[in-house]
Amino acid sequence: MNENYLAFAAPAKLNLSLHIVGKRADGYHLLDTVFRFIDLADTIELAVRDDGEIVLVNPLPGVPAESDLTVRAARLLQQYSGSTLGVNIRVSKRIPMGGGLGGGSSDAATVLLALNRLWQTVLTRAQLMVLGLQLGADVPVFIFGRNARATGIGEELSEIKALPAWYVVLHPGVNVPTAEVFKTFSQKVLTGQDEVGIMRILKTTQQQRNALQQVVCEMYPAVSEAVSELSKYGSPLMTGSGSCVFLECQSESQANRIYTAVSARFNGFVTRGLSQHPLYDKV
Ligand SMILES: C[C@@](CO)(OP(=O)(O)O)[C@H](O)COP(=O)(O)OP(=O)(O)OC[C@H]1O[C@@H](n2ccc(N)nc2=O)[C@H](O)[C@@H]1O
Ligand SMILES: Nc1ncnc2c1ncn2[C@@H]1O[C@H](COP(=O)(O)OP(=O)(O)O)[C@@H](O)[C@H]1O
Repeated sequence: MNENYLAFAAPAKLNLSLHIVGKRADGYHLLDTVFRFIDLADTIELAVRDDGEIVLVNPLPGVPAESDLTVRAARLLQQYSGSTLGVNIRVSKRIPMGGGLGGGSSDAATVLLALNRLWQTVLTRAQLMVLGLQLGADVPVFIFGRNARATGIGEELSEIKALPAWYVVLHPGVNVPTAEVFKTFSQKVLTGQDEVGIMRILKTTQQQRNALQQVVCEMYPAVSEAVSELSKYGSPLMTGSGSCVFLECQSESQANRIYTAVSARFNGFVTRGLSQHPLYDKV
């Protein structure tokens, strides 16, 4: 067996805005959102095996290996491509889980991108994005590799140019279940079905930069407290379905000053916005 591990980055994302414009008959919500990659990344190490086995060497606490998105991604690519190769996977987690930073989805995308090269399965980026969507609505953008506006459930992507920016990100210490947040949102905000079976959203939510933020703040007071704290310095926003809350800053020094002021009460970090995914052009 080849025990030579190769390391690949899996960056986090922020949703710079998140509007919900409808709900499909299958329960998935139609979004209009802007994704930005940030300079915080998990590391995925991969060592190809010739016996076809897919092995997660260090499962995450609370996540059975078979449910881990890295293992599911490898298995999906193996089934789709018919490759007889396997892989050992090691994951070094830095992205907080359930924080709306897309860590699991990014890990899955990095496994698809990297194994496509290591196993020489030669799928196109577009094919990998279609495969990735089976694992989660957030996966395609990490394969797309550019900061992007996303519609549909997150799979219709168009590149956006993002200006240099720094972000103070606070983690309110809660792990928010995405499905439950969408369900609560639906119950509170959706209107009746239209002629093609798509539920429409009350107009009032369109003025909010993140349509899910109010629901999450009501469910998790710690998120609301993080929003209030950062509101002293500007206009913060929750990312995705939460729980993390961020504030955009013009410079690293401004971001560090604000983080220093709030860090006695909140965990978090300062991070830079990326102009593209670190693996774009590399795998
Ligand atoms: C809300 C967003 C915004 O970027 O991010 P996160 O906060 O999770 O990072 C994403 O749309 C999340 O994408 P992802 O985390 O991949 O979600 P999935 O695993 O596909 O879906 C989990 C569950 O959330 C609900 N869901 C998800 C996406 C969507 N557009 N509509 C939904 O209703 C569904 O109930 C689904 O079963
Ligand atoms: N490799 C992985 N990294 C993180 N979470 C994973 C992974 N594989 C499966 N999961 C599951 O996905 C859930 C959501 O994880 P994550 O992507 O970090 O959050 P979010 O969807 O809020 O951005 C976790 O709570 C965990 O149960």
